[in-house]
Amino acid sequence: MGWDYALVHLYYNIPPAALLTACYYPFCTKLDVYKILFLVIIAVASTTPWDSYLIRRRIWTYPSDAIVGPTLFNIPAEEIFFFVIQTYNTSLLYLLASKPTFHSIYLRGEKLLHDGRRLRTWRWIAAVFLVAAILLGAAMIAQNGRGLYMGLIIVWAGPFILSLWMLAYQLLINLPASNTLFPVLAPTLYLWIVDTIALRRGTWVIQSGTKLGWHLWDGLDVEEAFFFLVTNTLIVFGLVAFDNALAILNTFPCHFPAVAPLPSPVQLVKALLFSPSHYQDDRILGLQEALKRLRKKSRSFYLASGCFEGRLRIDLILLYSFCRVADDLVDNASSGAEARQWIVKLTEYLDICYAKTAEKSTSRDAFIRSAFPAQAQSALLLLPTAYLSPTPLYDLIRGFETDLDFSTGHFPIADELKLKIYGSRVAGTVAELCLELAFHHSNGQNGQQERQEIVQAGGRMGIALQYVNIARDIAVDVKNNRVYIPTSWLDSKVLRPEDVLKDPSSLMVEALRQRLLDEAMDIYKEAKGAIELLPSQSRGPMRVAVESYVEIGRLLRESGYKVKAGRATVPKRRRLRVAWTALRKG
Ligand SMILES: CC(C)=CCC/C(C)=C/CC/C(C)=C/CC/C(C)=C/[C@@H]1[C@@H](COP(=O)(O)OP(=O)(O)O)[C@]1(C)CC/C=C(\C)CC/C=C(\C)CCC=C(C)C
Repeated sequence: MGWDYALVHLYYNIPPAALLTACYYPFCTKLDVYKILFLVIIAVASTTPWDSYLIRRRIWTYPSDAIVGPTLFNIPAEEIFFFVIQTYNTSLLYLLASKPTFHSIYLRGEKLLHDGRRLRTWRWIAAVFLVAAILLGAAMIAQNGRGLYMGLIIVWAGPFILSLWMLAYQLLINLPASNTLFPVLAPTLYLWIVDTIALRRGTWVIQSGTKLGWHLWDGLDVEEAFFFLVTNTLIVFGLVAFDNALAILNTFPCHFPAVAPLPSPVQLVKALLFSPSHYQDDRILGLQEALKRLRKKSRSFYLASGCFEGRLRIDLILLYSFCRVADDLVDNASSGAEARQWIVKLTEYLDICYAKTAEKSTSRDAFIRSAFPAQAQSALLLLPTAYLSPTPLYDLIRGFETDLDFSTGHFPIADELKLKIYGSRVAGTVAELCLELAFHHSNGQNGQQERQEIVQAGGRMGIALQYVNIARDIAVDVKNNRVYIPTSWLDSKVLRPEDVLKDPSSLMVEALRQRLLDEAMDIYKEAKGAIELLPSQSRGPMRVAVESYVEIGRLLRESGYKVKAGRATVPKRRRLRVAWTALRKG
């Protein structure tokens, strides 16, 4: 009996596990735990018979003074623990690296011709290569000589890798390298170093007659190096396949109407076997456009969107895209008359969406295509109006009408009440819509009364965020001849809106900015408690959405903040810290 192998875990495998757990635990969801457990069970179940065979054939051995003693099918307990901890560590690294990834946009249907064809070509090239490798591995085993250990690794891992590749090739090819290569290579390199130390110490020994005798570097047999590369590849391929299945289930509600929060292995496999010829390419393209819009226009909500999961995340991104497109159509119009036309068209669009006629979907699509510019169409086509109520959407459009008043040379925000009404229309409504989506995707965890209370608090939170938005954008709004600071507040400083237009950075305007922020913070503090009543899966992410926007307000109260395109911006690290802290509170 000895402690050598156990100490390898204590010194080299447990510390990274602890570090990764500490980094990831605020982001960790039930689905993540399910994924890790799933992978750990498969890893232990698939490796145990193979490893047991290797030990019984004495291809590798463990000196009795290096292990504690208990074994399972001849495998030391420490080795079983290694299967678990390696899977755990690599999985956590993958989950951390892929947290912001929106997997739906990496799917490709067969109508996306060029991309689809490229992917299918690579799928078959890699498949032929893998089959050839497996045959070579079988030949090495048959020779029963120096290639035996390498052959056994290839023949054991090859079929798993081949199957996962055939099922999840789309994401494996399309995902960024930070989601695939990085979580394979980083732990592989680390384990190569640990393995070199263990082999040099004699914690485990590889028989010389069944290995090639080649070394990657002094003390590291090529088989060992290959083993760690292959096992990390298996773990990451397994996780990508899981995410690929989830993306298919979540992206196409018309093919998969109900998806369990923790889909069964059968449902996951069915999704992976679902033919790409049935994918809705327009939806995939629309989601790509929506995400691009979100990433470009709002750092705060982009970050927050990564904390939501599944269909709620998809719908929030689509909602953002609709709000952004509608706001931009009105804001970027070349004249007041054109802006008014967009408001009429947006209202007509809502009329059609909420009309109670059977042929509404065809007339809606035809109307969108004829009335709106090409780049705005997908946002309107994909808005999930089936489960969003019309009132907040109509109110949002009414809120944009207030902005039009500025084009008449009039300053519509006469007093604080007008500001509140404006905030409620352009942002309180957005909060209500976000909350409707959260309720819709959470299987009725809140009663009717509680929902109403949450929506009211959400409406107030929307107003608080709008105040932050106005406080941030005083100088930007001035460029469009807009002053949202209530005229009554300006009166108290003996200022007129025209004075703000002339000098938006005067000390008096700065004082009013701080007053607006004070109001925002008061409303925020009063409303934020309601977030804790939300369904569990949206509570933390909603906190992130709110906190990352409120952080802009906190930044505006400090001196020397960074300004980009005339707007104060929260540095990336600080935004990440805010998100991490907001999630940890849950
Ligand atoms: C996570 C995620 C993807 C969320 C999506 C949120 C969403 C749908 C936002 C829509 C934003 C938008 C473009 C609205 C049009 C009107 C407008 C401009 C509103 C202002 C937003 C600022 O967005 P952005 O920075 O992109 O715009 P500018 O570049 O400044 O033009 C607003 C400040 C409103 C934002 C308000 C909310 C998102 C509501 C937040 C409240 C909740 C989520 C409810 C919290 C719950 C409780 C119970 C308190």
